[in-house]
Amino acid sequence: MSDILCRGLVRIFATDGVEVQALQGLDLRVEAGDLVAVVGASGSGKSTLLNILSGLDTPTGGSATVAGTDLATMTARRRVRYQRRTVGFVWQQTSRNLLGYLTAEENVRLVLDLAGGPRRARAARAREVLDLLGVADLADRLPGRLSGGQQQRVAIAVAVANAPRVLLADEPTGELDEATSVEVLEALRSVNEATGTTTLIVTHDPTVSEHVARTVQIRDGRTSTEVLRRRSTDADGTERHVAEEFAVLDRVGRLQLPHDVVEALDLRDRVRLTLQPDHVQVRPDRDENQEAR
Ligand SMILES: Nc1ncnc2c1ncn2[C@@H]1O[C@H](COP(=O)(O)OP(=O)(O)OP(=O)(O)O)[C@@H](O)[C@H]1O
Repeated sequence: MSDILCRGLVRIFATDGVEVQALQGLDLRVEAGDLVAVVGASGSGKSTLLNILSGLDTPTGGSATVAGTDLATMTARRRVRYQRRTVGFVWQQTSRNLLGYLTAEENVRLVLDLAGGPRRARAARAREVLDLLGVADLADRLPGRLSGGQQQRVAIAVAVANAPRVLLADEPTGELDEATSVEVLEALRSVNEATGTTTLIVTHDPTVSEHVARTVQIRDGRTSTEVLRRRSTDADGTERHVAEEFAVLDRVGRLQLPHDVVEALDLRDRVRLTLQPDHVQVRPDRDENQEAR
């Protein structure tokens, strides 16, 4: 079952008569329990996608469904419930994740208290998630007295406290150095493994693909390529990680060729397609007679 399903998602911003198509028919499917990274350059539409998935913005066209909730038609009341119960968020800036005047534990307690339930169970749950993120010993510290990586781990604890179906992380490593980024990505991965929470990480950092099994590239408001990593065992029993890049085909058969492929063959305007028994050939549209001359 898919926990995140976007079909032909369109978001157009109109300011002073100028239209910007931030999302241009984006397709994305994430199965329940999976961890997926969405990677793209600045301006590719990542934040726009995440704002829609988190219920902060609504699409201009197409559809977006998260854990069975249709985000385009959600009522204001349903939106509050969706944001409190169905999805958890981790943002890039600590100030957006944690209240600076509350300790790590109080930050977790706050979201649990808003959701209600027996008081004792809430206290136990707060300890449980801080423990899960390896920050139980920092429970009494204010965010200002935590390192960047520790702050993000507490932020993940806050985000998963109410056991959301889906965890959305927007540039969770954007303000961290390389070693700390790896630590936070590994924390997201271990929470995903331990709890089965469907997780979507949005980032401009292409090295994230080294840490997750599936990375989807977004370009000009559409998903363009995907990198899948899997473990493979050699004949001699050695285990290796194999990464393979795929182009993404949308529902009507459109394909975006990666930039390096287009440039390597100087493909422009039109290409020649030849259907082979088990593959399709794409060649430049050069006039062969002219070239022979
Ligand atoms: N509120 C808005 N009004 C007008 N244009 C917008 C608005 N939000 C985003 N855009 C435009 O939509 C496009 C996609 O923006 P978006 O912020 O989603 O990209 P991004 O991939 O998240 O980039 P970055 O990594 O720099 O945040 C950009 O051209 C941006 O200028």
